[in-house]
Amino acid sequence: MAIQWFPGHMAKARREVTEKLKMVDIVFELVDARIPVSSANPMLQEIIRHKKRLILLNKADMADPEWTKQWIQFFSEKNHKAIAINSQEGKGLNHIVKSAQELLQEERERRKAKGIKPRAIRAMIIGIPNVGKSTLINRLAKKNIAKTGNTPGVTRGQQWIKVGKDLELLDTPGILWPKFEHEETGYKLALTGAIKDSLLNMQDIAVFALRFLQKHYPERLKRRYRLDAIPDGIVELFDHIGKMRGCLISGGEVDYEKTAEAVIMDMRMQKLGALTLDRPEDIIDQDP
Ligand SMILES: Nc1nc2c(ncn2[C@@H]2O[C@H](COP(=O)(O)OP(=O)(O)OP(=O)(O)O)[C@@H](O)[C@H]2O)c(=O)[nH]1
Repeated sequence: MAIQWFPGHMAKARREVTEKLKMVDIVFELVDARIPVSSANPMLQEIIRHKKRLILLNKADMADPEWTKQWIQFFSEKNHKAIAINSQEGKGLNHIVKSAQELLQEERERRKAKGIKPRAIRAMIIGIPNVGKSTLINRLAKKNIAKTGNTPGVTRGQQWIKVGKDLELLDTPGILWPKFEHEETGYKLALTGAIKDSLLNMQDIAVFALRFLQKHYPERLKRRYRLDAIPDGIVELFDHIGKMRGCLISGGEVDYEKTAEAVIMDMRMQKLGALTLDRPEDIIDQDP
């Protein structure tokens, strides 16, 4: 799905999410494990107010496992529960219900004390485009989609998915947009495939990617592009990669646009391995 950057769309999405939120006990915030903060929606906290939130670091298979651990720790220090999942292969999904139950423990006990019969937890998934919402819903749904029109407090016609006996999930996710305040966030969103290429300059994205690799994964950069040493200048690096990959214009000069595309594709296709682009130490003014 293409992101459309119109205030009208954003306001509508916000309204829809706010409306659906009334029906659930907890929000499953789906983020990309490679960019747990850049793929989060800045309005979410404000919209969900006092609702409980479980952060799901999806696509964990594509993220650096060491940094995924650090991110879980980082969120925990901020009093947020986060778990790593891979919706495509269904990994980690069995922890979702347990984590939700833990987060809602107090409410559940309060109800029990009042003599209210326990019921399944109601949840909805919220996330930015392409983060894997449908994949997760389909994984959890299997064949358990149930139409509930007559459950008290549940909007008529809304589809709920029964996940075991303890969880009911709204079948339509809430889509919210990523923040786009920092240039870096845009590059990271582009590199993980969350936004359309045409929104950004490919060479800028590739420069960001190469600089990032040079700083955080120099050995992988060298291995992928057969470099003995990483040149200081970005033009030299482009020249080397362009020649190696045959990204040339007639006359034999390096085609920088094609080279940029090759680097971006390599990152997306995991040719440089599983990597994490957001680092807790980079998060200064963004409160997750
Ligand atoms: N490697 C990997 N890919 C995943 C995972 N989850 C989803 N994907 C892929 O990510 C892409 C987007 O997934 P969707 O489920 O369509 O994402 P969405 O959030 O519903 O997207 P919108 O409909 O645009 O809002 C698809 O190609 C999925 O196969 C995962 O855990 N690991």
